[in-house]
Amino acid sequence: MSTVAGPAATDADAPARGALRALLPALAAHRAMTARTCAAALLEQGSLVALLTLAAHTVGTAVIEARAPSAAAVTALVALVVLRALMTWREMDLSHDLAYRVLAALRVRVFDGLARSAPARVAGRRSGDLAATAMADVEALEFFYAHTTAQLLAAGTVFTGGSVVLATVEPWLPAVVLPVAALLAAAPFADARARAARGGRTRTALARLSADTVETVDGVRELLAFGALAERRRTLAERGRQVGDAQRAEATREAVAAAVRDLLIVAAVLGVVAAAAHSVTSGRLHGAWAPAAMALALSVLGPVAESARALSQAVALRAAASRVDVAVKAPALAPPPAAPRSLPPGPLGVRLHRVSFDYGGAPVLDGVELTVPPGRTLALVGASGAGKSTCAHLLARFWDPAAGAVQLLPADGDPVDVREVSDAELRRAVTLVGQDAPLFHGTLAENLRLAAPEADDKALAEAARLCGVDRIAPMDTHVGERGATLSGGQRARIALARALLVRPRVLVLDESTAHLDNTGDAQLATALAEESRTTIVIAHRPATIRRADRIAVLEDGRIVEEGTWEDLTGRPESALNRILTTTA
Ligand SMILES: Nc1ncnc2c1ncn2[C@@H]1O[C@H](COP(=O)(O)OP(=O)(O)OP(=O)(O)O)[C@@H](O)[C@H]1O
Repeated sequence: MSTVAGPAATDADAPARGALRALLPALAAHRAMTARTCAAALLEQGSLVALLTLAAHTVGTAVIEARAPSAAAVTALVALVVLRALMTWREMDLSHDLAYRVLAALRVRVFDGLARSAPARVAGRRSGDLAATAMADVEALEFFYAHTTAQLLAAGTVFTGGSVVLATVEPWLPAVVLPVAALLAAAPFADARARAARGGRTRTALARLSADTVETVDGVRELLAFGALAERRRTLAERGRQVGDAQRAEATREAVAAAVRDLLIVAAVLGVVAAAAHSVTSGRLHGAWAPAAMALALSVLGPVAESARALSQAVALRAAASRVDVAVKAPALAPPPAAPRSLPPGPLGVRLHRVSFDYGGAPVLDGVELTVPPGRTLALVGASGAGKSTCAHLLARFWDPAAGAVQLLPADGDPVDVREVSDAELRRAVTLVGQDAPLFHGTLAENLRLAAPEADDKALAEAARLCGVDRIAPMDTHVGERGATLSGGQRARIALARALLVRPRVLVLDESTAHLDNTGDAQLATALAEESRTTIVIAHRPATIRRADRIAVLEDGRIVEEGTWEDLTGRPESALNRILTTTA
């Protein structure tokens, strides 16, 4: 029996009804191109209708009246063939160009949404799932932008125009064609909910396959080490099967819908033939015009049938549209201030003032009170899971506390709440180096410049020298994806050098030197020490903790003791001693 959860119905499977409509405003930025695409679609569809009608009329006249086609008719036919060919190319070219431009902008908006809501959103979802939204879901919408909007408008116009002409020739013909067109147009909406839900199941299954694949690639070494690759292979095979099942369910229903559309067209052909025959025998329509009238009646139905097929497919994309819409409209977790305050120059201390925080469950921080004066170093110590990294993330304003305030303390002047500072100014003032600060595909120099693109070669060389990066490899060395070609300690040195390039006034080091040996840790501490910089070090290693001016111990969501190394280790019953003993 399979242990892999299948693509059961979820919220994503029941996408919002207006999800496709929400995609339309993206076209507003490309109004001229949208108009050109509509015009090309109109000419493409209109030229085919005119071509078929004229060809049928030419043949009808030749057969019934036994006369050769006029030079004007032949010229017009050739011109229509050329126009149709040109417009087919032009319409495809324009509609795809338009779609790719819209998708390129949409991808940026999805990433903007992720950035706005990161890291909570990223932490709460699997990276493969996010990648599926950013890539596969956006990609799927190509069909909507390239094959539905302009074509639907053109089909409506061509059908209306053709019906008006038909009505003047023989009112019975539009009376046959109109109900068929109405049924064709209504068909995609008849089971829109079920169709959207089937599309949703496919998107969910694809996202799960993507999430599992990304996780497998990321963790392939651990899977190998634990001999868990075979099980993982089974999981991926099961995920693939679920995608196949979901896609097959869609294809089966689409085949039924296509058969219904064909039946309607056949009924229309029979109806049109019967109506035309009746009109000719009753003397209302000249025999030579009958083929042209029938060709016109049936050819205006062609774009309607094609639009119905496109609409069916588009409805199935509602889930993709929903997922993209949610990503694009993701709210900012740390909203920018309405009227940002400037930070005064000079050293900055930090203060967590009665800070409480939770991730949606039990409180992680419960009234934390902590002050680090400008230029001092504080070691934040606590058991695993005590909330140290959470404090670091609040300082970097990845999110805001539920209660209390995170403040920056100028040497002179009032404290400044980080919520009042613009994002750009806060990033320049406070730099966080995380536990596993990732490196990016590129050279050593590119990775260092990530934080300060404007840094000159001298500053780069100085930061590299201070952190021992110059001893790792030349600056133009490629580090591989996520710094795969480097050791953990080397990656840590690069992450620290990158932070130093920003010249932050507050530096938060969250287990940043844990991968280094004791000598490396001590060397880096000396390199990082700068009188005017305030440093908060989160560490488990006694030697690292000891170097700090003061130590604060976090326990049960509060600071339970604070003092110097000598103070705290001098008391046998201190929380610090307890932690050092348990982690030794
Ligand atoms: N994104 C998140 N969503 C939900 N819970 C989280 C999240 N991040 C952390 N937590 C929880 O919050 C608590 C504090 O985590 P935090 O990472 O701050 O601890 P820590 O003291 O830094 O631990 P460690 O020393 O092991 O790094 C833990 O119970 C953890 O499970």
